[in-house]
Amino acid sequence: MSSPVYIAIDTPDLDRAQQLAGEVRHHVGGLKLGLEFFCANGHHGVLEMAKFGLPIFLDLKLHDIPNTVAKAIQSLHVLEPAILTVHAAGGRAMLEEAKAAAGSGTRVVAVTVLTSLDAGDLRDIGVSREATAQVEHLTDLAREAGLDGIVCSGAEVGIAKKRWPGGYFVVPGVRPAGGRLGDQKRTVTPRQAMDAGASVIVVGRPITQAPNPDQAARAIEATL
Ligand SMILES: O=c1ccn([C@@H]2O[C@H](COP(=O)(O)O)[C@@H](O)[C@H]2O)c(=O)[nH]1
Repeated sequence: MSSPVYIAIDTPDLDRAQQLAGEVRHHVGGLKLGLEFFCANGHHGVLEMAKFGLPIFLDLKLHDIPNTVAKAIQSLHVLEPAILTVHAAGGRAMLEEAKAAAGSGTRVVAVTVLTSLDAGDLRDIGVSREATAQVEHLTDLAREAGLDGIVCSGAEVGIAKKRWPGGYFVVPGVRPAGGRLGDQKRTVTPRQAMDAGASVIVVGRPITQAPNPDQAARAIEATL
């Protein structure tokens, strides 16, 4: 069975991205490429990374008017991503059009509340609900809009899964016990995320900034 760990390859440097993927390829289930990588390397970079033979998760967090998001997703068809993110806050029509525009092999998942935000940050952007209540609300919206799943923190995935048993749950912001949090605010361990119902977990810096990324990926795998 393939690993539920997707490595977040957050670098603009294609050589470094290929080096990392080469090191950890036998101990991760997929490669997550985000804005930093895509802005620097575009389609070419994604196609190069696809040569590792692992599923590609394009974490572009699209958020615009429905027509623009749909056209952007059509432009990504050639890359055949296994997973693609959009922001749930783009609204129902945007989510519906995003799903309709995606290829049949692509899971479209909606980012609910970024794992770097806490209750104070939510208040700053005009959201008075706690993170958990906001995730619940946006989980319902994503399900109703026909998406495949959501992105949320490990603190909410259990409750989100109860609302949507058939959903696909992507959990970033995971940290091995005692690991450095960086800018992440709602974190759990990889094991806690899986026990709570994550379909896949996303791990970036705990692997990519480790002195030995393959060893770090193996150590995480061993806890699952
Ligand atoms: O809510 C979210 C959505 C996406 N991410 C992405 O996951 C990785 C996490 O990297 P770490 O180094 O393990 O913190 C990163 O690519 C984010 O863009 C997220 O963290 N939270």
